[in-house]
Amino acid sequence: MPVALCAMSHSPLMGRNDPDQEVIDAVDAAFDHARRFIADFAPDLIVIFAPDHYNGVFYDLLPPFCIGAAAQSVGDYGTEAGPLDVDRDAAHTITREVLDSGIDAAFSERMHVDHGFAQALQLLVGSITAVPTVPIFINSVAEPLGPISRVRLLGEAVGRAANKLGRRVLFVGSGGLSHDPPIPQFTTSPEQVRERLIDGRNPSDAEREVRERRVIAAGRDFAAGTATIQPLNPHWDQHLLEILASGELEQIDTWTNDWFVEQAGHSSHEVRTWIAAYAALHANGPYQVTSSFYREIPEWIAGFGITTALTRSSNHMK
Ligand SMILES: O=C(O)CCc1cccc(O)c1O
Ligand SMILES: [Fe+2]
Repeated sequence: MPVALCAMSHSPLMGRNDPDQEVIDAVDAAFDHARRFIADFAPDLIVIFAPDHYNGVFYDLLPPFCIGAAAQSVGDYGTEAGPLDVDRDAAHTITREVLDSGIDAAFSERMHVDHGFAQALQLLVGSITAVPTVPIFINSVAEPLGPISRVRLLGEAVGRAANKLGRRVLFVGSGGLSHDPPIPQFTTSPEQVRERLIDGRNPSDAEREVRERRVIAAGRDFAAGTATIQPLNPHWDQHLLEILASGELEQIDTWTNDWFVEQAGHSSHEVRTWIAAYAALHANGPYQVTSSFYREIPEWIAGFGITTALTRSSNHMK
């Protein structure tokens, strides 16, 4: 069965701290294209790789990866809240293949997810329940992180599992590219922030509001050139997009986590979700990137990319 991919940046600052209309129009056109690509492909299952931003996964128990057989969206930044339409059988099949491959992913019967999952699903297919989904969390913010090669191997195992399912599977990666939004880090945070990073589920509306306003203000300052956060790195972003398009994903195995941060900011680890999605596609055969959009958008604190890809065999089978 054919498989396809859409990898995209997310940013909850979209619609809250907007760039020039010309940029918004270009992004809208790229999303329109991605939505048409997905509608043409007509997936009957979405496997989405996304990070969490201390809304669903915390330091009380922090897995590098987690596959959800059921999942709840927390509804941060006004994203859709409530249960995702998770395909439990597909989640079990994928988890078995991943574990059999020697990748020790965690497994959840009630995974809590945030805008990393919800915004992507809403933008690409309209809602968190539009298409049966298997959500796969990839830790991309909470250090320590394992080597990037493990992310590629996770993606490959998921890709093999998808192949066995015999369904029209769309792999989605949500996050990145270069960016450094003000997400607290455990080692440099004061005690009460640490407590929230350890066990911060179900914040009050007021607590959530304070956090979100801080990030929105950072976006404003960043666009005005007065923020202290790390600059975007469009050269690094383009380089990564070229490697992903080449299919030579092992090249990324040599990149250290420190180098990701130096080059492209702490949240550049979110490109783990793209690497996993591309590796999953790659496990189904040689592929071709069919569209690639990129803009640096400081207002959204994002090197903002949207790419679509198909395996070559999917191209014929359409
Ligand atoms: O509030 C947060 O925790 C971070 C929000 C956020 C902002 C810009 C780009 C992102 O990828 C992102 O997730
Ligand atoms: Fe993010």
